[in-house]
Amino acid sequence: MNQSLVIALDFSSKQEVEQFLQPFEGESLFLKVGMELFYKEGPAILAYLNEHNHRIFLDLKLHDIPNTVKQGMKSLANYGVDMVNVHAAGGTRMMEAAVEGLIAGTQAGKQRPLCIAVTQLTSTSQGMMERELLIKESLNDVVLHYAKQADESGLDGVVCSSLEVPLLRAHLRPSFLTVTPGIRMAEDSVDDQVRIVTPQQARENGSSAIVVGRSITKAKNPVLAYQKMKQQWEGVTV
Ligand SMILES: O=c1ccn([C@@H]2O[C@H](COP(=O)(O)O)[C@@H](O)[C@H]2O)c(=O)[nH]1
Repeated sequence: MNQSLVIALDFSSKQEVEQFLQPFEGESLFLKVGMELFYKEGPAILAYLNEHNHRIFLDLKLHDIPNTVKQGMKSLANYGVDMVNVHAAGGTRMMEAAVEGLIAGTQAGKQRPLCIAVTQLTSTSQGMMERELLIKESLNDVVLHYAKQADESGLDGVVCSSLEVPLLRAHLRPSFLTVTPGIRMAEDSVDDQVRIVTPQQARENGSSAIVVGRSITKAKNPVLAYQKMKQQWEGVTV
């Protein structure tokens, strides 16, 4: 997982995914399947990506009462994905239940998928959090609080902005995963993201993995965009 670049497959059909992956033929990638693709194509899309030897982050962000999340995770554990997630705002009992469900649903002798918790979405600003969510603490404090609760609940890490990673590194065990979307090259459009960094900043901040969608998927040359991102993320000088 460490130093992975995860490509967000935010497409509406398997056909679009096939078209996108075609020029990467033969390369094993770490791919994120989110709501748009999974709700359209269902588990078949995961089987397809598995057949092509890709690693999968299934980003469905479960957030419900503990029993419902537990049973949902029990089903997701069967899909051969590497990582799943929940919203930390569901609370510690819900996060514990997520891990229980994954363990219950994983076949004997196999490793359960990693489970991480979304702290605050990277599209959330301090102002929006205060006005709309009525959370008055600083974004850093909220992210740290949720991350500590995720750790205490037996999760493997969190989703946060890389901006918060140095703070989390100072307070949590070194193996605790920080998976960070909101990644843009300096010249890229920000879109709906708020807490963004470049791949180089993410590396310097100590992110475990970066998640990149539109900067690659909407690029004129996605393979080139991926390679540039990867080089900056890995600190390769060209
Ligand atoms: O806080 C979060 C949690 C998840 N995401 C997801 O990551 C990608 C980012 O896509 P971009 O096109 O690079 O903005 C997308 O699938 C989100 O659902 C996030 O951005 N922030």
